[in-house]
Amino acid sequence: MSGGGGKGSIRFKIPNKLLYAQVIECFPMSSLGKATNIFWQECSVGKLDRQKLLNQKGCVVWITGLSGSGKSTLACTLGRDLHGRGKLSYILDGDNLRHGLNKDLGFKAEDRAENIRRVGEVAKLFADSGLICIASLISPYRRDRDSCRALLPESSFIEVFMNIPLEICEARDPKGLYKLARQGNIKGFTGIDDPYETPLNCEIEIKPEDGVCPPPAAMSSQVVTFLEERGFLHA
Ligand SMILES: Nc1ncnc2c1ncn2[C@@H]1O[C@H](COP(=O)(O)OS(=O)(=O)O)[C@@H](OP(=O)(O)O)[C@H]1O
Ligand SMILES: Nc1ncnc2c1ncn2[C@@H]1O[C@H](COP(=O)(O)OP(=O)(O)O)[C@@H](O)[C@H]1O
Repeated sequence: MSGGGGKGSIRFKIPNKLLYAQVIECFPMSSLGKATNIFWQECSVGKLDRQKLLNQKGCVVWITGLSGSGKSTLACTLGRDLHGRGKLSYILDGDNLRHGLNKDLGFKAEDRAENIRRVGEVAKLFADSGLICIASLISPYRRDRDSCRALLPESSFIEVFMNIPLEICEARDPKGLYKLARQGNIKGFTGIDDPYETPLNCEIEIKPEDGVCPPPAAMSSQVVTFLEERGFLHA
């Protein structure tokens, strides 16, 4: 076998079948295709131990709603309120994750589905670590949200629906994206020319009363009360 090749590449010349077999033996199961022969590794410190240490129960608070509906505002306020109570949480924000983990994804339905799938898997790991994971993403498709719910143990996926009318979200327009979408400069913008499927089985709904949106502290308190009542704030 000899190495060589053009700029930036390595080429291998395999002179006979025997040598080829030796190469395969040295590098069995290439990483091409899906992984096989993988095993689950158990460790002696488990979820219950971690929860005891933290005096809380791991769960996922999944905040869904239109752009501008207040997802990030609720996530941050909730994170701060939990911190104030000595509870450990971590925020997975759609916009932020699209700068790293999900920077290869766009806004086609398949890309949004993959975005939600990845975040759902990460959220599951955070919940298993004992943390209160706060995921705030538009997550417009019911099927994608339900798939994330199915990853979590019974009742530890808490779906929060920001039921804020499009007109309010559009009037807020803090990033100017609705304006661009209305002008046709962003295609496939949720609520304008892309769908948002409202939840059918959410645990918490945040909505305006008499046309007035609850302030951030009230939205957060609604979630904290739920977590308290369901026993997530104690081991
Ligand atoms: N076409 C289109 N549709 C919707 N949103 C768009 C789009 N293009 C960019 N943005 C910005 O991306 C943020 C939403 O990212 P998410 O990862 O939460 O979206 S999704 O759950 O995959 O649908 C969203 O952030 P939020 O405003 O915080 O919701 C927007 O800032
Ligand atoms: N409960 C609320 N009442 C009034 N304004 C709010 C409320 N929640 C969020 N906002 C404002 O609306 C805008 C969009 O909120 P944001 O949390 O960024 O929404 P999202 O993350 O869903 O896009 C921001 O300017 C924010 O300050």
